[in-house]
Amino acid sequence: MPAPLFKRWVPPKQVVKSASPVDVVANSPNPSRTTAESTPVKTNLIVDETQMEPPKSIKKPKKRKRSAGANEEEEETSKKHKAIFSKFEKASKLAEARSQREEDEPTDGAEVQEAEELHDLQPMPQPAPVPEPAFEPTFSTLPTWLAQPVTVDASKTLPFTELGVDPFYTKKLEKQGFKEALAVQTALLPMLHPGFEQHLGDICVSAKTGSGKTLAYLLPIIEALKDRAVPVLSAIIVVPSRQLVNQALQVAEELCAGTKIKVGTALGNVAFASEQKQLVRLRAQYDPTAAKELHEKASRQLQTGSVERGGIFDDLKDMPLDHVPRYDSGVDILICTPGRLVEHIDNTTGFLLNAVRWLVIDEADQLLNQNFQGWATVLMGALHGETPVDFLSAQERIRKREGDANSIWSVALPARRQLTKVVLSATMEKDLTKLGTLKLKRPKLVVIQDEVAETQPLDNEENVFELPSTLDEFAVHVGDGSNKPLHLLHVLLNFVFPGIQTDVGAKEDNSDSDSDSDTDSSSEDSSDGEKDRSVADHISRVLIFTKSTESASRLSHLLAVLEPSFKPYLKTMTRALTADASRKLLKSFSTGAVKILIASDAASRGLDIPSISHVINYDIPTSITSYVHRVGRTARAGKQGQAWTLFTKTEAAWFLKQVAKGDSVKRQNKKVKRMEWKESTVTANGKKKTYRAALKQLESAVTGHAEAE
Ligand SMILES: Nc1ncnc2c1ncn2[C@@H]1O[C@H](COP(=O)(O)OP(=O)(O)OP(=O)(O)O)[C@@H](O)[C@H]1O
Repeated sequence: MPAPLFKRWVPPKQVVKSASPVDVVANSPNPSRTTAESTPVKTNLIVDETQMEPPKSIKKPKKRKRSAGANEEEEETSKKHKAIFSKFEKASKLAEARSQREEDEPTDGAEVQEAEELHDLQPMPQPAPVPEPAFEPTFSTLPTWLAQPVTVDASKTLPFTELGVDPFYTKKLEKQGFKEALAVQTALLPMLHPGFEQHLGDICVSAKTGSGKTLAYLLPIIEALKDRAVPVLSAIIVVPSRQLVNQALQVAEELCAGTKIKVGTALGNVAFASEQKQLVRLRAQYDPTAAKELHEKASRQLQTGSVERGGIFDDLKDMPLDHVPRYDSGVDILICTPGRLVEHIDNTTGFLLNAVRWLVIDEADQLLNQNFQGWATVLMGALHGETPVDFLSAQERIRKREGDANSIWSVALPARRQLTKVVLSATMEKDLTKLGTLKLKRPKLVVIQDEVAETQPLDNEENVFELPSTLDEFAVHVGDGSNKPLHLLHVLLNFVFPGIQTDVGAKEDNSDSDSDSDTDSSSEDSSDGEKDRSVADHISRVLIFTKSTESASRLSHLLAVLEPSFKPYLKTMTRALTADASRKLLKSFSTGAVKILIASDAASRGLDIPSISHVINYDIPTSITSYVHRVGRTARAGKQGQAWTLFTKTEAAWFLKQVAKGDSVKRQNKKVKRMEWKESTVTANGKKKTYRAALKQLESAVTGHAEAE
């Protein structure tokens, strides 16, 4: 029943003359509630003080005689009160009648339920949720050029002739076996060639490993410089390692053969002074006015003591009368590592970048992440900064003077150089802070991907990397990793060089009482009859990655002991190798004289050996990017390849979740295949014993070495 609107005031009927709590019959506000009236309710009655008898000790006030006027006043007051009371009683009766009516009125079910719910502890009924439309961002935190790249189908190929490539070069390419331009080349060549499709701005390229990026940027540059007679530094190609400098140099030299284009390198493999001589040629130019100015400047600097050692004033000393030093470039194209480039910018007098028309940054994500010596900032300063007047050619001086004076003659001068930056990687990151250091102008991002139709969300800032479609991936759980070399051996013997005549355990088969080696000998034993091939008979070539060059050396030693037939074909690429030695090693690996190459991550980027059939991650890579580059050493330019990864119990979660099943790595309808075999399989046939012996040998070799030191 709903509560009455207000509590009715009832005038006191009876006064109980007692100071202590007493039992009283409660006065019900509702006369109809007989039960309440008849039930005595024990309550503490607070008695009206005015109606209580005063204590005897307190004197009663003396009664005053009432006057006739006072009586009249009292009567009037009592009349007023009565009127108020009667009005009040009427209103109370009306309210009661109304509430009674409401009670008696029939109500439908819904109302009853509602009333019930109001008095219950059940949650209040809520309105049905309004369906929210799926969030489709209409904005992006990325700039348009990054959020909406130009996508090119990875399977798109075109004859080089259709791309406007000069027949001089198409013939060369055909000789190398390159019949058609690969997707990245079909996209980049028109953008870099002069013509309608040329992009007058900078270009970022994201294309899979082994997709032909090197030729894509070198060919248009070399074509444009074809008729060059006198070298002018026109293109700088920055790559992260010496090996990659040599690799790009090889491609460039093949293309430049038969032209006067000069390709130079700066990678620190020769003395700095001889590199300087290769890059900059000093000559004396007869120019009495310039010579006078320069001598005056030199004497002023001598007075203030601010003459630079090895600078232009040093060269001035050796000049004949009225001659000034002039610096010509020794190369048209410079391929270099960033560190050495910075050294030349800082220390090579006359090494000027004011004529550079192409700046290529290959493996850009790695270079920008490592930004050693602040190379990008130094390079941008040299590229975009003003060239000191003393180093300008006569033509450049006129242009500068006319330009400064805003002369009409400046329009008659040759146009300013157009600088184009080409930034490439297989794992291009959409990191604006890093890309910002390159000061890109009107940039365009070109993405070569398998499924062009698959549009990425507008605000997708995640970096997604694609693997070659010709790559097959395998993963092997190696328990706690204590027998990892034996697992590797198992992969090599069964999947890379299957059926070879193994040396291991043959002599010890029966004598070996090792508990680990007496079970499950299924895999190798079953193929014993077919073991008639040697490593040399196989065309397979395997690149094994370890976490460091030290572990590469250790593994190399262990493998040679575990499987002696591998020894003549097994080599390690360490940091200790000179540039020449590592070039020779890579050559023998590509010819097949070496079949197993063990290396650290240093070899994971850009290395192009088309004949690598297998990559094995002996030590798990430290990032998804590293995985993509490591496995990208195989399955290059449309060839088949396999990538194997050995992972331990502790590495399983990261590898399986992030690499094998994560969204950051795109595989075309392919999955990483889990390969499983028992631990006893890899330790069988005395291999465990041989492994222990190999470990002991390694230990004594290391200790001996340490003692010798
Ligand atoms: N048009 C072509 N046809 C056939 N093969 C080609 C063509 N262009 C390049 N190649 C070959 O493709 C292979 C990979 O090229 P390249 O080294 O330039 O790849 P990449 O994209 O730079 O790879 P990575 O990102 O791993 O450095 C090379 O062996 C190269 O000779």
